[in-house]
Amino acid sequence: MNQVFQPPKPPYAVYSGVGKLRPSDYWTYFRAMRRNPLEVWGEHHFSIRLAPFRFLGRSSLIVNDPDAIHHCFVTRSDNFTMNPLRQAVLKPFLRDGLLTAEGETWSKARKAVSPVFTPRKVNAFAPQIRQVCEDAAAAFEAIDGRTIPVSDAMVDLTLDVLIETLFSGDEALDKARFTAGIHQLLEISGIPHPFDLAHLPGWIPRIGQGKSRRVIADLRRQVSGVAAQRRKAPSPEESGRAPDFLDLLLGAGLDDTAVTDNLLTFLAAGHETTARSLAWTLYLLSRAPDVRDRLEAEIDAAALDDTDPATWSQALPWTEAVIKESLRLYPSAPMLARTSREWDIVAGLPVPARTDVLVSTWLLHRQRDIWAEPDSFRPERFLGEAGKAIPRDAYLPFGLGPRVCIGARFAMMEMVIVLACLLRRVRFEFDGPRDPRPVMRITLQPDNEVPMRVSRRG
Ligand code: HEM
Repeated sequence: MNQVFQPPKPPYAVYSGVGKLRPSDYWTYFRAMRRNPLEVWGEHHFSIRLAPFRFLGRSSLIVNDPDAIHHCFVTRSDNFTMNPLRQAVLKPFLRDGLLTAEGETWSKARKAVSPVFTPRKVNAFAPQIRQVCEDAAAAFEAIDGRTIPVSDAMVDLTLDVLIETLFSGDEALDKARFTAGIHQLLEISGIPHPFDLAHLPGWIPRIGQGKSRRVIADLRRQVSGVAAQRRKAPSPEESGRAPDFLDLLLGAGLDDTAVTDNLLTFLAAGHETTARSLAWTLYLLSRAPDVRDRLEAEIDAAALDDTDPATWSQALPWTEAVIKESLRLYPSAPMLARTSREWDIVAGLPVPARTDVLVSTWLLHRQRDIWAEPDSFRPERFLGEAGKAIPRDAYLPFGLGPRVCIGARFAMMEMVIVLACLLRRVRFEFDGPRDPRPVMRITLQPDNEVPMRVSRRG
């Protein structure tokens, strides 16, 4: 008999009661927001469709209803613009890159960058991704029997993939210095500053952000240096090499600042999200041996060796369903946040101007009346007729509307290639004293390193 695995959730913050908030409740809320914003949601939030609330004089609306989400993010996307708190966290680093640009600047950038992400261009990255993954699989085989922090290992692997596909091992890039900078940034960023949580204006200096500013400035210098060198170098056609993201952005006619903003944006948007999703997937697989056995059998039977890795998702439907289910349970981009420009009505509810509209994919993906066994790991829900019956806009790991993730195809392809290359050769078994719980930073991270024993498959 199959045992369906239900991974543990974080605890909920305990307030003084239902009704009017007391001063101590503000403190409880504030501390939970700093520690792990997922703790502010109670069990009832998984059942409600709309929840308006006010905090420190600001109106917010939690939207868990697919039609209402469609209204705000698609139909009236012009009225629901980027949320100031999200911008305060991301904009200092990404400036006018695609993720953080707004208005006219964003439309122009999206138009310029879209040709870089056509299916043909994305598929062309598959052999490079495969090479990085085969090297990683060999390195994992070599540490047979050892226990490693898998979350960190996936951060390293996806950073290698991105550095390869962004710069193709360009000698102008000091990879060790660049990698160290990204790691430093991962350690110090992602937690909203208390002043931003309290909605204080951006001109008030945020104490303690000097270090991240220095790291960011150094990363920007490195990336723009590589871009400047590349402008002078022979083009991919002239030198007969496959183009990387840097070539494609230079070819899209962006100026130097926009190239730097967008390369850093691809790194920020595409690195940790993919790494965390892979770590969660490996953890789930190790806790659900039936699912893992079926995935290994699918990969072993698929005779992938001489095939184009861009086609592996079609050859490996179970593997793809496992990734989708992992993104449902642990959406690595756990919050879509917008702010209304003017008064509107959302699902019958009046929404004043300057209201923060919050879609927590953590809540939406576990909505009690949308998903059967919402907290269980059941990849089969994404196969065949069951997959087709999932309501529109109930599953949004890559967002929706005009600002939907431009790298979704790249990310799905990459994750299938990573799992196929690694799990053909090694198995990862959870080996920690306590199962990881999700913590919401900018991404949904495990609260521990996810120790897993690596063993060579026979
Ligand atoms: C598992 C991996 C990934 C997840 C879960 C993910 C998720 C998302 C989500 C939810 C958004 C929309 C954010 C919003 O509406 O506020 C987004 C936007 C974006 N993503 Fe991804 N992403 C992933 C991988 C990637 C990759 C690999 C790249 C690039 C190489 C990328 C580049 C972007 C960019 C540039 C945007 C901004 C698009 C715009 O605003 O026009 N993402 N991503």
